[in-house]
Amino acid sequence: MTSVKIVPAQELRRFAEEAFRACGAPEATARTAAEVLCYADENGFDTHGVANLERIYVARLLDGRIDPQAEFELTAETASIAALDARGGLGLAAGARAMELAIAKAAETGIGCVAVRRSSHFGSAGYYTQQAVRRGMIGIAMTNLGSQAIARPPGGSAAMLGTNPIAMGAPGEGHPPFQLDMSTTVVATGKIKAALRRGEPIPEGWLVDDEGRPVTDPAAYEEGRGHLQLLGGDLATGGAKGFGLALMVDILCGALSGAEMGPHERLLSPEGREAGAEDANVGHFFLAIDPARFRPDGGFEREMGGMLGALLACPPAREGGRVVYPGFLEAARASREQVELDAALARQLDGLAERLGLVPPREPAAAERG
Ligand SMILES: NC(=O)c1ccc[n+]([C@@H]2O[C@H](COP(=O)([O-])OP(=O)(O)OC[C@H]3O[C@@H](n4cnc5c(N)ncnc54)[C@H](O)[C@@H]3O)[C@@H](O)[C@H]2O)c1
Ligand SMILES: O=C(O)C[C@H](O)C(=O)O
Repeated sequence: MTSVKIVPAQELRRFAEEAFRACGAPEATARTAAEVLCYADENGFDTHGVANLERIYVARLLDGRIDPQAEFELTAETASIAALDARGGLGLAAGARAMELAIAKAAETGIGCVAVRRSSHFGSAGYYTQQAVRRGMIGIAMTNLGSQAIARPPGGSAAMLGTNPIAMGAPGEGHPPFQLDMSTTVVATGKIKAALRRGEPIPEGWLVDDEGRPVTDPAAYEEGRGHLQLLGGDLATGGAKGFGLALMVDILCGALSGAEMGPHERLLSPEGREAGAEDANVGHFFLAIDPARFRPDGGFEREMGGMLGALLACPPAREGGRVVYPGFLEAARASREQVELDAALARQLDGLAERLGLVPPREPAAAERG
């Protein structure tokens, strides 16, 4: 990434919060949404941070597809589970609220599980798992994207699933937490869009055409000539496992909550795809587990710490290399508290600031002057 603008993390959050407010979100909702969105930039998941502010959130808040003032409603609740209806509101805020609820239930009973329906794009799944990790708990978070159909089942010629991400976080003594945060497709769409912006081909294995042949032209994705591959790709290379994981996400986020599910027969025809508006009635799934209830002697964190330390000590295959585990690099980045915006993104945010009448994200010296 060519870095042309470095902004303090706080300044980026200030801008995002003001943008959500300018689109009608109440103060608390805007603050939470900005924090969740910018978590992605602060942790190196730049495909899911402010790069989506205008394209996904501002666009849908302003055209009515997302209701900035939606009041979330609990539709079922026991000591350890809850179902939340986000009533068409911001997934970024609904997700944070749902995980808070799961954590509160886990603090009481050892486990808390919350399924959410009628939500919208919730950004990086890892934000929610670190909510649990900060309280010493294990967190799991997933989302589907309603009836989005951009990934093909291995061996099929039609796209029927979304990028269905899964995140899991767990604390470990003496080391940054384990934080797995991944789409169940080989890549998230943001990486294809970035290659298109840079005018570069994409590697074989990301997209295939209707006959399953590799596609390396990133434009093919938006033009409907390339379907995303699920993790593992073809059946011969383990594709059934990525397929199964993506379906697991649809089952827990869709069928369990009452949200839309990707795999749907009507998606097999262009008219059917048109009728099933993607990214409407998005579902999420959150789980918080308190390890202290299983092992009151602190054994979980101790053994996690031992495992993470052992992995870091693994001798590298190549000189100068290093083995790290999911979450390690993000923790190192987050402590820098500064975010790098590439030229195209900085320009995009300047344009959005002008459109909404806001001060764009400022570089450190200007931000300090206020
Ligand atoms: N809201 C949505 O609908 C949606 C859909 C898809 C993806 N996403 C989000 O997109 C973001 C990016 O997803 P992605 O699949 O492109 O992630 P990615 O490929 O960048 O990273 C996936 C995982 O690999 C780990 N990792 C990366 N380099 C590593 C290394 N050298 N050693 C060990 N582990 C390493 C990361 O810690 C991460 O847990 C995530 O935050 C995800 O939640 C959201
Ligand atoms: O961008 C999308 O529509 C889906 C998801 O957030 C992704 O990047 O794959």
